[in-house]
Amino acid sequence: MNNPGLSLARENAASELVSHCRHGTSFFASPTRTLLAQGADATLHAVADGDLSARAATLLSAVRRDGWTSPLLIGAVPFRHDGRAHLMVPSRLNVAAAMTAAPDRHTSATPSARARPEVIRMAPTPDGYRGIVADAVAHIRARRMEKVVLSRSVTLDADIDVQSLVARLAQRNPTGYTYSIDLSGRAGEQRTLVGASPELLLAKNGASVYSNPLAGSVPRSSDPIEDQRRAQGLLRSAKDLHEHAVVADAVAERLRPYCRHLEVPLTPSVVATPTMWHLSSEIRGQLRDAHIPSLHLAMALHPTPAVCGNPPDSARAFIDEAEGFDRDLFTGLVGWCNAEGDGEWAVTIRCATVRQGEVTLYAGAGIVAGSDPALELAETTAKLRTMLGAMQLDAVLDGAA
Ligand SMILES: C=C(O[C@@H]1C=C(C(=O)O)C=C[C@H]1O)C(=O)O
Repeated sequence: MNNPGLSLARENAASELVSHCRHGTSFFASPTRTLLAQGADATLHAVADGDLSARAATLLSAVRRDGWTSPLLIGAVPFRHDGRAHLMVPSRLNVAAAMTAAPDRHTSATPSARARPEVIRMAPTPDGYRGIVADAVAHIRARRMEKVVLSRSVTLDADIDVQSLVARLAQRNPTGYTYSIDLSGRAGEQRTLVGASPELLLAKNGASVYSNPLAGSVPRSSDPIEDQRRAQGLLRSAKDLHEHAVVADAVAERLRPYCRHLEVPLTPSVVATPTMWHLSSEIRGQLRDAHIPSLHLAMALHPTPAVCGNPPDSARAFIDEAEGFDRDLFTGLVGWCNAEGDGEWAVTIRCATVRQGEVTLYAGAGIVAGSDPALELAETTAKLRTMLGAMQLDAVLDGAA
């Protein structure tokens, strides 16, 4: 038996899948495919440690023995290795081709939020964030670490419609990874993790692996000349090139033992999202063992210094002490894998957790010796605009951060 509800790629079917997104479903759109998952035949809420991939493989082969020829696991893995993953084998799975940027009839839905939602919590506050960045810079200059990624969360009392939000994110970010993961049962309430990540932790197809770390960022400008000036400035910024090299080097070093061939660009290129410019490295390899699961490789990379820092233990300890909120799934990984070990895992950034009457958004920025606290705060605010814009709440932080 094939997965019930599995339909093969069909032109324009992707936007149809988006129209079925809501609390209780999970969705993942990548540059190669669009997935819509409904129900859960099996769940894996195990600790996100070194055994997670083996547990996932055991679950997938058990489901296969039950008669599914091509089962798939979809969901999210937290930032911390002692946090719990939220992965599931869906009872219905629909697959379509990649989304296109074409106008989507489903995005003209009514505004996704109440007219005037308010900020009900910021952790840390904008002042607090500048303070922890300044502390981190002092630690880095004292050579106690090289880089740390510091983030903040903003909670609004908004009632967000998941379907409209996912539709706008997918339409605005066609080259990225748009996701919506049903977290029901996690805290006994209906909760959905929704986001549009520009960053690929790892994709595996047979013996080929691909990783696309991003680090070193600057907000876009609405003035095209200024926008180009910022992109060119980023490519020449010694501080950002260093911030990026720490990440690209770590990804290459952790992937190399698994590969018989690995291509790492000598210098990064620049990529754009609707809100940000990022330095980007496209790292491609051929695996020694084509059967090694994508989740195993992704967990070997996670967390990269794009979301944690270097050395990892010092950075993690600083984050635990300084940020003052639980990142949970933010800065973890989100995606899918199948019983053959293929899969796509994006970095869980540019995201929010949506529940009835409340939404929490997250954003972080890499801190190195040359970081300026005010600019890092501005960078996190610009990153928050990916979600705020898609919620049609662009102005909610004006005057607040
Ligand atoms: C942590 C985030 O982004 C990460 C940090 C970046 C940076 O510091 O330049 C860039 C991309 C991501 O790897 C986020 O968007 O919240």
